[in-house]
Amino acid sequence: MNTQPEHSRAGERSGVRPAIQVTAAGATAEPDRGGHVATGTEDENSSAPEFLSYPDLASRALAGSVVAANDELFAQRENLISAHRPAFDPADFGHKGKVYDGWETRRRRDDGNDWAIVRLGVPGVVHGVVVDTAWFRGNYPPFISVEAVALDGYPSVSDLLEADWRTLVPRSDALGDTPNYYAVDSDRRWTHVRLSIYPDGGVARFRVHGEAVPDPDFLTGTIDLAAAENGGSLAYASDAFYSSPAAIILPGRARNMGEGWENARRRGPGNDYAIFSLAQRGTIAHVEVDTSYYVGNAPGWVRLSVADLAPGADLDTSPDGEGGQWTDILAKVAVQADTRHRFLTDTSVPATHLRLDVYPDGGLSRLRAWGELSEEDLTRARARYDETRP
Ligand SMILES: NC(=O)NC(NC(N)=O)C(=O)[O-]
Repeated sequence: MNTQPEHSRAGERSGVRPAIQVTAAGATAEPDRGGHVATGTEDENSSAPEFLSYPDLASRALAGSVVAANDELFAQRENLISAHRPAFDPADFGHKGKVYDGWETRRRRDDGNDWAIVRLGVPGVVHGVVVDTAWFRGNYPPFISVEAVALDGYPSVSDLLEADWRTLVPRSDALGDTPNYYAVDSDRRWTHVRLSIYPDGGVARFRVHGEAVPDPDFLTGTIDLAAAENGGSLAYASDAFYSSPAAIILPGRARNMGEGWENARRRGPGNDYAIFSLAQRGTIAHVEVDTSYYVGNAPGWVRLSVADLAPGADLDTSPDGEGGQWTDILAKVAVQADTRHRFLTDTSVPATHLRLDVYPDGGLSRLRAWGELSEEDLTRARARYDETRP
């Protein structure tokens, strides 16, 4: 089975903004334009909605989990949040029927409906959800709805079942074998999301795209300012042909090349680069540039620079970055293949954005930007957390 996270518009060669982040969903059997991942119906879709630019807060890759479902006879609920694209083997049958890479309930013989509850890996403001029914053709749910709740700590399933759920997506139509997109208009921060299907059926993936708003009590001391779990996100990528740079700020280490950022071989002038919006404004003291698993396709050199932008200011995404926004914190330096590098930064300046240049192209499995928030920036993070409280 392909295990490449669905974090990219695989196949895009030129500037990707906003880049599809931790996820995109959907699947067909054909190889995609990008090559080594199963193709996605969702990310092949040129009319894909803007909210896909936000990270998938439900993804297993960001530590989400499916904490409960009322039924999962045909296919296990945990498949809903797998990072990789849904697979399908027409010959694969098990003791209970056709094997699907998704969540599938039995045929109902009453008037009820089925549901599954997802704990988001990071609490956040949800801007849209994807209910991807890839491969579910005669057994998809014709209607869905989505609700959310915000609970402190680590609630049990019974706590969740008794909680006061708020509607994010009212009961709406869904189609089979396709990513179904639903924009969400909410400025509150949620910890859990419930997908209801009517009356029953199968869903391959459930993606919950939004702005991570982590607890600021854990943004103290030295933290990874780029990390998605702290609220970092991809702002721009020059090339996400095989996979998106959004992957390199995910938690933990990559387990193979498919879990990092891989661009196409550059045949023209210039170099590839990615720009990240930092979790919070902060000062980076040292960085980790991990080329693990990139053996024949690591960059020859990398360079890191930062920008300190006021809220709402335009980000310079130009290839040369010579608009005066960027300050080098790591001058162009040679890197080795399949190596976890650590570098002290040359300059300590407050930053809201981090730019990674790779020369001339090449992949990385992880990028870490260790630094600290000033008291003032921490106060701002606390204010954001408070203002999004449901
Ligand atoms: N061919 C099927 O998919 N049938 C059934 N589902 C599974 N998983 O076997 C069904 O009733 O939906």
